[in-house]
Amino acid sequence: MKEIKIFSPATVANVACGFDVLGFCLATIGDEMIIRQTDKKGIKIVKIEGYDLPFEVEKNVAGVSALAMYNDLKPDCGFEIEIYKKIKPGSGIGSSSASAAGSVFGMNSLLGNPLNKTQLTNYAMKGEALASQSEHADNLAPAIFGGFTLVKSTHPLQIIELPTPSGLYVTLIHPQIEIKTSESRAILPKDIPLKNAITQWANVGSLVHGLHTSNYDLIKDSLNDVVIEPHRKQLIPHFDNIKSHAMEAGALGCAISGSGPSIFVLSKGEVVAKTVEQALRNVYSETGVAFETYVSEINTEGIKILT
Ligand SMILES: Nc1ncnc2c1ncn2[C@@H]1O[C@H](COP(=O)(O)OP(=O)(O)O)[C@@H](O)[C@H]1O
Ligand SMILES: N[C@@H](CCOP(=O)(O)O)C(=O)O
Repeated sequence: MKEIKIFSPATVANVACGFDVLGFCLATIGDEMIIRQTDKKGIKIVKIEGYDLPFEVEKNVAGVSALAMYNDLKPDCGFEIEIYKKIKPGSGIGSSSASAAGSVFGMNSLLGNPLNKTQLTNYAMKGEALASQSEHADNLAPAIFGGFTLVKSTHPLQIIELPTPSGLYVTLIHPQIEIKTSESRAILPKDIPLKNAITQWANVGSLVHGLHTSNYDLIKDSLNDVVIEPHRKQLIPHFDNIKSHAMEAGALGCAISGSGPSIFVLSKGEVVAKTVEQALRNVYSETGVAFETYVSEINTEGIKILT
């Protein structure tokens, strides 16, 4: 029966000021998955390479999202899923989201695309909820739509696609520790001071305007998080040091990627992004923290079929 191979990208959620609403898609990091149509009904995860993840459909985010869609559509076939995981779980660049999005995207393609991208995101949210214990879509929306996205609401799900200014590059540094999204959410306060809320929503509005107008000064001025970062940065080795070196190297902004521990930096142009990469490498090399770095363009296409 038919099968397809897909690339399911890593994503950066929050984008500093937009906790649970903003995200963007990465070009160079992502998982591969094979989704196969079978005569035998049901969903089965038949192969996982790269990381040790559960094969049980109900325990793997790819299986949970696939099952939610399968139970609603009731197709006259089944599906097998193979996951070639490149994005380390718990790294803060949407590992669970890539799997949750990949299975529903692949099944939809094999069925002739009966669902639109928002409907796919809705099913993928069921899988994401298993990993993070909350139905947030700020990784899923950029993975499925590509580029920058804003989640206007989750119930009902409304996603707004934002423009990507040309020449915007991302530098990522990933200290080799695991932070589970559920744990990183559990440490956040339930209430925030009004003063901080005002600063934060002013930043979200001006960042969105900066993206629309390719106004790099405004983008730089808006990439600040006064609500979440003060609580989460304690979990990330040498966060303040990394941030100050990134800004000294010419970055537009530097913040925690998703729930961490990865840190992302946005820069104008590849040359600055690579200078930033070297500056960040120096910080962790001097302090003995094991790490990986990446430089990537923004992926405006999102999840895609390879073969
Ligand atoms: N297919 C999958 N891909 C990644 N993580 C998965 C998958 N299925 C289940 N998980 C679980 O989800 C958790 C990782 O998700 P999360 O903490 O949100 O990190 P990330 O930011 O990398 O998505 C881990 O406990 C992992 O075992
Ligand atoms: N908005 C969420 C995003 C989590 O992203 P992840 O890549 O760490 O899964 C949060 O900040 O909790």
